[in-house]
Amino acid sequence: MSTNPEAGSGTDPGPPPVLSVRDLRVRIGQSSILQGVGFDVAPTGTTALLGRNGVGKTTTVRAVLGLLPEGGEVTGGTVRLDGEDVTGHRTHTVVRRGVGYVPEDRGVFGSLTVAENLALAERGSGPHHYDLVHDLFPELKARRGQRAGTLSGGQQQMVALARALLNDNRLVIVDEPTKGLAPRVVTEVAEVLQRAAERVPVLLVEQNLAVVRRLARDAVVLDAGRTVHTGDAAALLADRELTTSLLGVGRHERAGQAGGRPGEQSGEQSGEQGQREHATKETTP
Ligand SMILES: Nc1ncnc2c1ncn2[C@@H]1O[C@H](COP(=O)(O)OP(=O)(O)OP(=O)(O)O)[C@@H](O)[C@H]1O
Repeated sequence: MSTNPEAGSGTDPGPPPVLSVRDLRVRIGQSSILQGVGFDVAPTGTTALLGRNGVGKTTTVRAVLGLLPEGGEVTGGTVRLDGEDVTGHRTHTVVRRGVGYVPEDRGVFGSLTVAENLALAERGSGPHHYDLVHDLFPELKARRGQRAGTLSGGQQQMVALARALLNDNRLVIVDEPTKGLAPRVVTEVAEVLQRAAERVPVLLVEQNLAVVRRLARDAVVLDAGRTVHTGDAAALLADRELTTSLLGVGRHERAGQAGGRPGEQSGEQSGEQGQREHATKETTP
């Protein structure tokens, strides 16, 4: 387990990372939001980007994607995709280089059918991997004529992931896919993500540690706009002291004290570790 955020995901150099972020700094308006974010995403499997609410996870992925809000700018550091410097590049350039993005709100068009949602996601002249998408999510083929807005949360997440997998992506970034979902749907989404990660590396922003435990091999933890830990996800989650200090797990704070979002999580908690906390949580995947 690494305590050096700049060291990447472990000591074994292994295959080169698909995404490499170093000392990334972002300002939005007058505020310094990121002050030194660094991590690698391995070319296979799932890397989880973790941290309490408001530490800069979404800002990090949006900076990688050139999607910072108005008044936001990258003020330092580098972002490399397969070794190529894409720091501060515009979104269409980054996307064209093979990055799929599933935003927190999923970005699915509710009034359009499943087939239309997929058709709209087709990038350039292809190839477009309909075979892969239908192989991974046969349900979407069966429901291709159904309006996406009438699908369950889990099915909509399938559409969102399918949109990202349809194109030749080297990396898919998924932001809080289980947020606000009932435990049954969380399980469904975790299965979908697991299937997706067998085909393309995934950078997953996730606060549900049961989902992280199930899916992620590597973990990156941010705190106050900086990387404070990188390493093996299972080892991090097995270390009560670290999860308490880095993620707030196990602290019996009153709702809101940890910057949490009480009431956001629907359904019961699994209590996998017999814990209830607010910023980072355990819900049955
Ligand atoms: N458009 C913006 N203008 C000003 N500040 C912003 C803006 N977007 C985000 N921030 C601030 O940047 C910080 C990091 O936010 P960000 O959404 O990246 O955190 P996060 O770790 O993804 O949190 P969450 O888990 O709540 O989504 C927060 O303090 C937030 O208030």
